Amino acid sequence: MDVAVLGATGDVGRQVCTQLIERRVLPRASRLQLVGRPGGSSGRAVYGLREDLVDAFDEHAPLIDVALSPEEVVADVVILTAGRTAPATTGAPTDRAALAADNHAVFASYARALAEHGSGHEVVVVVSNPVELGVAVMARELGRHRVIGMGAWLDTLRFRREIAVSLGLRRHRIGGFVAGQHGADLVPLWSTVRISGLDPEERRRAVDGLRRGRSLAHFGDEVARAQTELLDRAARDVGAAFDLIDTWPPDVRAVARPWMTHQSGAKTATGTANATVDLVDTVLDGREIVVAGQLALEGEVSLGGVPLRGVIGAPVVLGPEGWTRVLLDEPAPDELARLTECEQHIDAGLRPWGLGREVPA
Ligand SMILES: NC(=O)c1ccc[n+]([C@@H]2O[C@H](COP(=O)([O-])OP(=O)(O)OC[C@H]3O[C@@H](n4cnc5c(N)ncnc54)[C@H](O)[C@@H]3O)[C@@H](O)[C@H]2O)c1
Repeated sequence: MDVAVLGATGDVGRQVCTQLIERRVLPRASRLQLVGRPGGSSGRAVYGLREDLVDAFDEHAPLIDVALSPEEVVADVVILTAGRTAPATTGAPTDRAALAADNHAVFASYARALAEHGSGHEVVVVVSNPVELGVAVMARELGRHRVIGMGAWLDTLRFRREIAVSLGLRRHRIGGFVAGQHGADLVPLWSTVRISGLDPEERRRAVDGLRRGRSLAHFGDEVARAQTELLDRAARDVGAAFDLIDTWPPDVRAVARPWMTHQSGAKTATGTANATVDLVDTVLDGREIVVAGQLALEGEVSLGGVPLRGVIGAPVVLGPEGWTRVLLDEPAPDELARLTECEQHIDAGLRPWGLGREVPA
């Protein structure tokens, strides 16, 4: 099985390549295609990146080659990490509309080329932001089931980790999913949380304790307040900003910690690549596994009786041919309300590109 990484020399792309090899997700006989763009600095750096990867992993590296145009991309799994990111400096705004304006052309160029020159079977994992726009653009050209955004899986891993930290456990003992929009508009599905070793009553008590009597009714305000407080604190002392995050409940931490990590200048490339490689591993593995991802839906699930048509993050079964079953059957009332709001935000972001739900595809 072959994998192509679009934007391979970027911070996330490079980490994805490294982890694909280091975690032995790609066997020696497979091929890793590093994709840059001609004329840009990545068009030169992809050649150097290939040498660096072989230098590090010669014993078990797959075949590594280079491509410099969308038409040359050939792979079973295509990972989209190309495009601009929000500035990684304290106080810099995360303007999703501006990011969309810059990255739409990148998404569209690869979507068109894959539709025209691809095998018709590639599975595309979208990492670049806005991940919902990337999914919508790719899904329109390639078919919905072959395209998954990894933001909801990354948010899910972050949510599980924060719950684990609060309970003094390791992350692998926590189940549960995050849905909605990637980033500050995520929807923590507390109703799906499972803690290994606890029966339902013990779990209910543990979750109630973690939630501190809050529902999701004011979650958006809590996140906005958290970001304001962090900016204020980080202007004086970034370490103190991270200490402040530790005092908040797990769902707020799941948004605030990566946000502050990006703002600190460190960015979140390692965690992002880890979640991405998880999804690639699942696709290449041949089995069907429940993950979470941004999906272009056409009424597979309903929110409050209204069939959902549009892109949203949700728990889903992922396998070798892409995603199949969406598992968003019985959200709690506060989850349903936030999912509905979030779905409207995503739709508003897609409308300028003719990808909103009132425009026939
Ligand atoms: N979904 C998530 O959870 C998540 C998390 C972190 C970052 N991201 C997103 O991933 C993307 C990459 O982030 P990064 O930190 O690696 O950015 P980066 O600036 O370090 O790298 C982006 C790379 O894309 C390349 N590029 C741009 N246009 C290209 C094109 N047409 N073809 C090939 N390469 C092209 C650039 O040369 C650069 O090497 C951003 O959109 C960022 O917002 C998503």
